[in-house]
Amino acid sequence: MKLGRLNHIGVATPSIADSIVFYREVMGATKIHEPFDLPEQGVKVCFVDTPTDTGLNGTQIELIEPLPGNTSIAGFLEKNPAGGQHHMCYEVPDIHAAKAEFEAMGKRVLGEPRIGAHGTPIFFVHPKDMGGVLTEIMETPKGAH
Ligand SMILES: CC[C@@H](C(=O)O)C(=O)SCCNC(=O)CCNC(=O)[C@H](O)C(C)(C)COP(=O)(O)OP(=O)(O)OC[C@H]1O[C@@H](n2cnc3c(N)ncnc32)[C@H](O)[C@@H]1OP(=O)(O)O
Ligand SMILES: [Co+2]
Repeated sequence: MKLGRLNHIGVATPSIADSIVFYREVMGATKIHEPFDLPEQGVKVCFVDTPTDTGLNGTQIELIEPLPGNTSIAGFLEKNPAGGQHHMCYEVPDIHAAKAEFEAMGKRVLGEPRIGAHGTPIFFVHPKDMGGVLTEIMETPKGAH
């Protein structure tokens, strides 16, 4: 496995609206995307861009709020009512090759690759196999960077 670009850090929140105020007023974020629902993943999502000196896309903060019926984020928020860092997402060139590599190393891949918030396939690797960090792997969008 070759470490890829850190695409985003997932932050679970009980209120994306409140988190937007926090990132704008406390963290000085100037580019906050419009929130949208991703029912297939059971979440509402909002991306906050971090600036770069290069003009290339920087790592994003991915705010995630559970939609009704979601159990994984809702369970996380039960343990962490104010929200908190939930996952880290790295890019790979080939999602199926990456899945095979993690599985060959004995890591628990959580389900099959599915389309994530950037429109490319993603999968998750269990935090207990990843030093305590829930790890998302996503295929780099075509033409990105
Ligand atoms: C927006 C779309 C997409 C994108 O394109 O970017 C996303 O990011 S969607 C993000 C939300 N989706 C997911 O998280 C899917 C993958 N997650 C899961 O399958 C589960 O949440 C889980 C990781 C398997 C956890 O299982 P769950 O049943 O929900 O919770 P438990 O309480 O049983 O947890 C077991 C164990 O793991 C620890 N844990 C749970 N979540 C995390 C976490 N985010 N980071 C680190 N550790 C985590 C939990 O504390 C338990 O440990 P013990 O208490 O020691 O047993
Ligand atoms: Co994510």
